[in-house]
Amino acid sequence: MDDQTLSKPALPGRNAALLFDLDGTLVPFADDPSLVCLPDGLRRMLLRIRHLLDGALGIISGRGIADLDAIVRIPEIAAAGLHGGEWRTADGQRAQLPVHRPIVDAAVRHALHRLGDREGLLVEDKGSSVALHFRKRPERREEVEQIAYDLQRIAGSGFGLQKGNCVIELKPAGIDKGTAVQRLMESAPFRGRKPWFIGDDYTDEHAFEYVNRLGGSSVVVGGRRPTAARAALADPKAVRRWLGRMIVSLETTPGNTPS
Ligand SMILES: O=P(O)(O)OC[C@H]1O[C@H](O[C@H]2O[C@H](CO)[C@@H](O)[C@H](O)[C@H]2O)[C@H](O)[C@@H](O)[C@@H]1O
Repeated sequence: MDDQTLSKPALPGRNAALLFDLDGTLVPFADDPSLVCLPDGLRRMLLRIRHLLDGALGIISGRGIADLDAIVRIPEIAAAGLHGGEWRTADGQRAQLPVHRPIVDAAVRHALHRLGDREGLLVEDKGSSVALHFRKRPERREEVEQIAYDLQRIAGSGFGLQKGNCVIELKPAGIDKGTAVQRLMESAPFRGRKPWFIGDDYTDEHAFEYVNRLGGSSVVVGGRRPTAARAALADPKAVRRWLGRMIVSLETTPGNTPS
Protein backbone atom coordinates (compact mmCIF):
# COMPACT_ATOMS: atom_id res chain seq x y z
CA MET A 1 0.00 0.00 0.00
CA ASP A 2 1.53 3.34 -0.96
CA ASP A 3 -1.14 5.73 0.39
CA GLN A 4 -0.13 5.08 3.97
CA THR A 5 -1.01 7.85 6.35
CA LEU A 6 1.19 7.68 9.41
CA SER A 7 0.75 9.72 12.55
CA LYS A 8 3.51 11.29 14.60
CA PRO A 9 5.24 9.03 17.12
CA ALA A 10 4.39 9.08 20.82
CA LEU A 11 7.15 9.96 23.26
CA PRO A 12 9.31 7.07 24.49
CA GLY A 13 9.11 6.15 28.15
CA ARG A 14 11.96 5.45 30.55
CA ASN A 15 12.11 1.79 29.52
CA ALA A 16 12.91 2.68 25.89
CA ALA A 17 16.00 1.74 23.92
CA LEU A 18 16.48 4.38 21.21
CA LEU A 19 18.30 3.50 17.99
CA PHE A 20 18.82 6.07 15.25
CA ASP A 21 19.93 6.00 11.66
CA LEU A 22 22.23 8.95 10.82
CA ASP A 23 22.02 10.31 7.24
CA GLY A 24 18.56 11.61 6.37
CA THR A 25 17.36 11.03 9.95
CA LEU A 26 19.47 12.92 12.49
CA VAL A 27 21.18 15.05 9.84
CA PRO A 28 20.02 16.16 6.40
CA PHE A 29 21.66 14.80 3.25
CA ALA A 30 24.65 16.60 1.79
CA ASP A 31 26.02 16.32 -1.75
CA ASP A 32 29.26 14.88 -0.44
CA PRO A 33 29.17 12.24 2.37
CA SER A 34 32.33 13.75 3.92
CA LEU A 35 30.57 17.11 4.45
CA VAL A 36 28.03 15.81 6.96
CA CYS A 37 28.35 17.01 10.55
CA LEU A 38 26.22 16.70 13.66
CA PRO A 39 25.51 20.10 15.26
CA ASP A 40 26.74 20.57 18.85
CA GLY A 41 23.20 21.30 20.10
CA LEU A 42 21.92 18.01 18.73
CA ARG A 43 24.91 16.16 20.22
CA ARG A 44 24.04 17.61 23.65
CA MET A 45 20.43 16.45 23.24
CA LEU A 46 21.53 12.91 22.38
CA LEU A 47 23.88 12.87 25.37
CA ARG A 48 21.08 14.04 27.65
CA ILE A 49 18.66 11.39 26.38
CA ARG A 50 21.33 8.70 26.68
CA HIS A 51 21.79 9.72 30.31
CA LEU A 52 18.02 9.71 30.97
CA LEU A 53 17.74 6.22 29.42
CA ASP A 54 20.65 4.84 31.44
CA GLY A 55 22.80 4.56 28.33
CA ALA A 56 20.27 2.88 26.02
CA LEU A 57 20.82 5.06 22.93
CA GLY A 58 22.74 4.04 19.82
CA ILE A 59 23.34 4.70 16.13
CA ILE A 60 22.80 2.13 13.36
CA SER A 61 24.24 3.26 10.05
CA GLY A 62 25.41 2.24 6.62
CA ARG A 63 28.60 4.15 7.40
CA GLY A 64 31.53 2.46 9.11
CA ILE A 65 31.90 3.07 12.87
CA ALA A 66 35.13 5.08 12.42
CA ASP A 67 33.28 7.40 10.03
CA LEU A 68 30.31 7.61 12.44
CA ASP A 69 32.59 8.47 15.37
CA ALA A 70 34.17 11.33 13.42
CA ILE A 71 30.71 12.79 12.73
CA VAL A 72 28.79 12.02 15.93
CA ARG A 73 31.67 12.66 18.39
CA ILE A 74 30.02 10.95 21.35
CA PRO A 75 32.78 8.80 22.84
CA GLU A 76 32.01 5.07 22.82
CA ILE A 77 28.41 5.49 21.77
CA ALA A 78 26.81 2.09 21.09
CA ALA A 79 26.80 1.67 17.34
CA ALA A 80 26.47 -0.68 14.41
CA GLY A 81 28.11 0.26 11.13
CA LEU A 82 28.17 -0.96 7.54
CA HIS A 83 24.47 -1.97 7.75
CA GLY A 84 25.34 -4.43 10.54
CA GLY A 85 28.78 -5.58 9.34
CA GLU A 86 30.42 -4.25 12.51
CA TRP A 87 29.18 -3.18 15.91
CA ARG A 88 30.25 -1.78 19.28
CA THR A 89 28.24 -2.33 22.43
CA ALA A 90 27.76 0.28 25.15
CA ASP A 91 30.57 -1.24 27.23
CA GLY A 92 32.98 -0.66 24.33
CA GLN A 93 33.26 -4.24 23.04
CA ARG A 94 33.77 -4.32 19.27
CA ALA A 95 33.22 -7.02 16.65
CA GLN A 96 33.08 -7.19 12.89
CA LEU A 97 32.22 -9.77 10.28
CA PRO A 98 35.01 -11.03 7.99
CA VAL A 99 36.09 -8.60 5.26
CA HIS A 100 36.68 -10.03 1.76
CA ARG A 101 39.17 -7.40 0.68
CA PRO A 102 40.31 -8.91 -2.68
CA ILE A 103 36.68 -8.94 -3.88
CA VAL A 104 36.07 -5.36 -2.69
CA ASP A 105 39.33 -4.22 -4.36
CA ALA A 106 38.26 -5.85 -7.63
CA ALA A 107 34.81 -4.24 -7.36
CA VAL A 108 36.29 -0.77 -6.75
CA ARG A 109 38.64 -1.14 -9.74
CA HIS A 110 35.83 -2.39 -11.96
CA ALA A 111 33.48 0.45 -10.94
CA LEU A 112 36.14 3.12 -11.51
CA HIS A 113 36.97 1.66 -14.91
CA ARG A 114 33.32 1.35 -16.02
CA LEU A 115 32.22 4.81 -14.88
CA GLY A 116 34.60 6.64 -17.22
CA ASP A 117 33.53 10.26 -16.72
CA ARG A 118 33.15 10.38 -12.94
CA GLU A 119 32.22 14.06 -12.64
CA GLY A 120 29.61 14.27 -9.85
CA LEU A 121 29.75 10.53 -9.11
CA LEU A 122 31.49 8.92 -6.15
CA VAL A 123 32.87 5.43 -5.62
CA GLU A 124 33.02 5.06 -1.82
CA ASP A 125 35.31 2.26 -0.62
CA LYS A 126 33.99 1.29 2.83
CA GLY A 127 36.42 -1.55 3.51
CA SER A 128 34.00 -4.46 3.37
CA SER A 129 31.67 -2.92 0.79
CA VAL A 130 31.61 -0.37 -2.00
CA ALA A 131 28.94 2.30 -2.54
CA LEU A 132 28.27 4.01 -5.87
CA HIS A 133 26.82 7.50 -5.30
CA PHE A 134 24.91 9.52 -7.93
CA ARG A 135 23.30 12.32 -5.85
CA LYS A 136 24.81 15.03 -8.07
CA ARG A 137 24.11 13.11 -11.30
CA PRO A 138 20.61 11.60 -10.85
CA GLU A 139 20.31 11.24 -14.63
CA ARG A 140 23.02 8.54 -14.46
CA ARG A 141 21.08 6.35 -11.99
CA GLU A 142 20.31 3.57 -14.49
CA GLU A 143 23.89 3.37 -15.71
CA VAL A 144 25.24 3.29 -12.14
CA GLU A 145 22.71 0.65 -11.09
CA GLN A 146 23.64 -1.50 -14.08
CA ILE A 147 27.29 -1.33 -13.04
CA ALA A 148 26.28 -2.38 -9.50
CA TYR A 149 24.33 -5.39 -10.86
CA ASP A 150 27.48 -6.39 -12.80
CA LEU A 151 29.59 -5.97 -9.65
CA GLN A 152 27.24 -8.31 -7.84
CA ARG A 153 27.62 -10.95 -10.56
CA ILE A 154 31.42 -10.65 -10.40
CA ALA A 155 31.47 -10.74 -6.57
CA GLY A 156 29.26 -13.85 -6.38
CA SER A 157 26.72 -15.13 -3.90
CA GLY A 158 28.65 -13.92 -0.84
CA PHE A 159 27.63 -10.36 -1.75
CA GLY A 160 24.34 -8.58 -2.31
CA LEU A 161 23.12 -5.13 -3.32
CA GLN A 162 21.60 -2.51 -1.05
CA LYS A 163 19.81 0.46 -2.59
CA GLY A 164 19.71 3.72 -0.69
CA ASN A 165 19.09 7.43 -1.21
CA CYS A 166 20.97 8.26 -4.46
CA VAL A 167 23.31 5.34 -3.83
CA ILE A 168 23.61 1.64 -4.55
CA GLU A 169 26.00 -0.49 -2.61
CA LEU A 170 27.69 -3.89 -2.98
CA LYS A 171 27.84 -5.39 0.51
CA PRO A 172 28.34 -8.81 2.09
CA ALA A 173 25.19 -10.93 1.90
CA GLY A 174 23.22 -11.79 5.04
CA ILE A 175 23.76 -8.58 6.98
CA ASP A 176 21.17 -5.88 7.44
CA LYS A 177 20.01 -3.33 9.96
CA GLY A 178 17.55 -5.83 11.46
CA THR A 179 20.42 -8.07 12.59
CA ALA A 180 22.28 -4.93 13.71
CA VAL A 181 19.39 -3.89 15.98
CA GLN A 182 19.15 -7.46 17.28
CA ARG A 183 22.85 -7.48 18.26
CA LEU A 184 22.57 -4.26 20.26
CA MET A 185 19.26 -5.26 21.81
CA GLU A 186 20.89 -8.43 23.15
CA SER A 187 23.53 -6.38 24.99
CA ALA A 188 23.35 -4.18 28.12
CA PRO A 189 21.79 -1.68 28.74
CA PHE A 190 19.47 -2.31 25.77
CA ARG A 191 18.41 -5.84 26.75
CA GLY A 192 14.86 -6.02 28.13
CA ARG A 193 13.93 -2.50 27.03
CA LYS A 194 11.36 -1.52 24.40
CA PRO A 195 13.19 -0.92 21.08
CA TRP A 196 12.59 2.22 19.02
CA PHE A 197 14.16 2.59 15.60
CA ILE A 198 14.11 5.88 13.71
CA GLY A 199 15.31 5.87 10.09
CA ASP A 200 14.53 7.08 6.61
CA ASP A 201 15.92 4.79 3.93
CA TYR A 202 15.34 1.38 2.29
CA THR A 203 18.08 -0.16 4.45
CA ASP A 204 16.14 0.95 7.54
CA GLU A 205 13.13 -1.18 6.57
CA HIS A 206 14.89 -4.30 7.95
CA ALA A 207 15.20 -2.53 11.31
CA PHE A 208 11.56 -1.38 11.26
CA GLU A 209 10.41 -4.95 10.64
CA TYR A 210 12.60 -6.25 13.43
CA VAL A 211 11.42 -3.78 16.09
CA ASN A 212 7.79 -4.29 15.00
CA ARG A 213 8.21 -8.03 15.63
CA LEU A 214 9.53 -7.26 19.12
CA GLY A 215 6.55 -5.02 19.87
CA GLY A 216 8.72 -1.91 19.60
CA SER A 217 8.16 1.35 17.76
CA SER A 218 9.29 2.20 14.23
CA VAL A 219 9.45 5.77 12.93
CA VAL A 220 10.15 6.69 9.30
CA VAL A 221 11.62 10.11 8.56
CA GLY A 222 10.45 11.75 5.33
CA GLY A 223 7.86 10.75 2.75
CA ARG A 224 9.20 7.46 1.38
CA ARG A 225 6.30 4.99 1.14
CA PRO A 226 5.42 2.16 1.41
CA THR A 227 7.16 1.45 4.67
CA ALA A 228 6.95 -1.02 7.55
CA ALA A 229 7.28 1.91 9.98
CA ARG A 230 4.22 2.65 12.12
CA ALA A 231 4.78 6.40 12.67
CA ALA A 232 6.43 9.23 10.76
CA LEU A 233 8.31 12.50 11.19
CA ALA A 234 8.71 14.90 8.29
CA ASP A 235 12.47 15.50 8.27
CA PRO A 236 15.57 15.76 10.52
CA LYS A 237 14.30 19.11 11.88
CA ALA A 238 11.11 17.38 13.04
CA VAL A 239 13.24 14.65 14.60
CA ARG A 240 15.11 17.29 16.59
CA ARG A 241 11.88 18.90 17.81
CA TRP A 242 10.63 15.46 18.86
CA LEU A 243 13.88 14.89 20.78
CA GLY A 244 13.34 18.22 22.56
CA ARG A 245 9.85 17.15 23.68
CA MET A 246 11.25 13.76 24.68
CA ILE A 247 13.81 15.35 27.03
CA VAL A 248 11.10 17.37 28.81
CA SER A 249 8.90 14.30 29.10
CA LEU A 250 11.69 12.00 30.37
CA GLU A 251 12.92 14.62 32.84
CA THR A 252 9.46 15.02 34.34
CA THR A 253 8.67 11.30 34.50
CA PRO A 254 8.62 10.19 38.12
CA GLY A 255 11.71 8.18 38.96
CA ASN A 256 14.11 10.17 36.85
CA THR A 257 16.48 12.32 38.80
CA PRO A 258 17.45 15.36 36.75
CA SER A 259 21.17 15.95 36.99
O1 LIG B 1 22.45 4.38 7.29
P1 LIG B 1 22.78 5.82 7.17
O2 LIG B 1 23.38 6.41 8.41
O3 LIG B 1 21.64 6.63 6.67
O4 LIG B 1 23.94 5.87 6.07
C1 LIG B 1 23.57 5.59 4.72
C2 LIG B 1 24.64 6.07 3.78
O5 LIG B 1 24.96 7.41 4.16
C3 LIG B 1 25.90 8.08 3.34
O6 LIG B 1 25.32 8.31 2.07
C4 LIG B 1 24.12 9.08 2.12
O7 LIG B 1 24.39 10.33 2.74
C5 LIG B 1 25.32 11.18 2.02
C6 LIG B 1 25.54 12.43 2.85
O8 LIG B 1 24.34 13.08 3.12
C7 LIG B 1 24.75 11.49 0.63
O9 LIG B 1 25.68 12.28 -0.10
C8 LIG B 1 24.45 10.18 -0.11
O10 LIG B 1 23.79 10.47 -1.35
C9 LIG B 1 23.54 9.30 0.74
O11 LIG B 1 23.33 8.03 0.09
C10 LIG B 1 27.18 7.28 3.23
O12 LIG B 1 28.03 7.86 2.27
C11 LIG B 1 26.92 5.82 2.87
O13 LIG B 1 28.14 5.09 3.00
C12 LIG B 1 25.91 5.24 3.85
O14 LIG B 1 25.62 3.88 3.51
